Amino acid sequence: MTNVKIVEVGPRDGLQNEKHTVALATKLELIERLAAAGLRTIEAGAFVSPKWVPQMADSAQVLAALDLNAGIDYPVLVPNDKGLDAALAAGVREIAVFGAASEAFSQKNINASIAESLQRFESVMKRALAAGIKVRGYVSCVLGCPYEGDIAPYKVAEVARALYGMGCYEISLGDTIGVGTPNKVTAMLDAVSEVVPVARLAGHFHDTYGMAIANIHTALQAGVRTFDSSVAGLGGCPYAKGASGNVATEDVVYLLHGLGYHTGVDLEQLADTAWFIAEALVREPGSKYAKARGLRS
Ligand SMILES: CC(C)(COP(=O)([O-])OP(=O)([O-])OC[C@H]1O[C@@H](n2cnc3c(N)ncnc32)[C@H](O)[C@@H]1OP(=O)([O-])[O-])[C@@H](O)C(=O)NCCC(=O)NCCSC(=O)C[C@@](C)(O)CC(=O)[O-]
Repeated sequence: MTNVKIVEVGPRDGLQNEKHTVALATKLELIERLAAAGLRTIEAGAFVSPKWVPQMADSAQVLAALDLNAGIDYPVLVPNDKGLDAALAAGVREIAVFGAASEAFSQKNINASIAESLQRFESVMKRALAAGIKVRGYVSCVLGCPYEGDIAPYKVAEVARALYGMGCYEISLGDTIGVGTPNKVTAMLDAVSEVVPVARLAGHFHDTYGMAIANIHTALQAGVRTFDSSVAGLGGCPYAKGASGNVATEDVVYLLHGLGYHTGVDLEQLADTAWFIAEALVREPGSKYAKARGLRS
């Protein structure tokens, strides 16, 4: 059976966009449960400005409580050298820099143009790689932007090529506001895979219009074998009213197992975890799978 890698981003991308800020102990129990369910890459936090994203302000405490030698990767987001200093002090082994294919989104998200952001990342990456830290690169707004609308595939390819050229081992392509549809996914992947090998690409789909599973299926057919997702479909997007979170990990695992792929994830334990975090956030899980299965104690 072919393997598909899942990068669980619920504790970071999910929780950064939830209305309720969860307690440190709840975050840690969430991460522990995700690891017990078989997830081997769990994005654990972000060393960004706490004024911009208060939900990630406890990232150093999260990292301090995790066993970083347990065979699980716990990447964190880093936007600049200051963030890298904090990540190095926390002992992280992997970071992710995050850029965008849209100028307007780049300004709103990290207060920098695309060119300025790439300059910042170059400095971060040189230091990180010299310290033996793996670096992943995100490109946001690959299928549309809340400010600029449609984004041309060549713009995504330009940013992806720059990040890959700096030494990112993988480029995660983010449909940040979940507006993509399968034909757009194909056109975007056609352009990006001309400059970055498809084996080095990951799909990161939000599910605002219910298209994420269809888009993942399309990306699988194009050869992508790594996908980001959030347990319980946690999250939203502060820049797009009504936007929902990442595609739910349970729904992705259900799709992948149904197609005969191996993920290493125990779907029942994952669904229990979805209910655990949904209850902590006083809401239902955002996944079809967890809702259809129901809460089991
Ligand atoms: C990048 C900055 C910091 C620029 O923000 P800025 O205001 O331009 O930064 P600055 O360098 O002028 O510094 C201003 C203040 O921030 C502090 N500061 C500066 N850097 C840091 C840092 N690393 N950690 C902690 N503090 C920091 C700095 O020390 C100073 O503090 P003050 O003197 O005012 O007290 C800011 O815009 C920021 O933190 N943005 C992060 C936004 C963010 O996290 N967005 C969500 C993640 S991206 C995403 O979710 C998309 C993704 C990845 O999932 C894929 C997809 O779906 O598309």
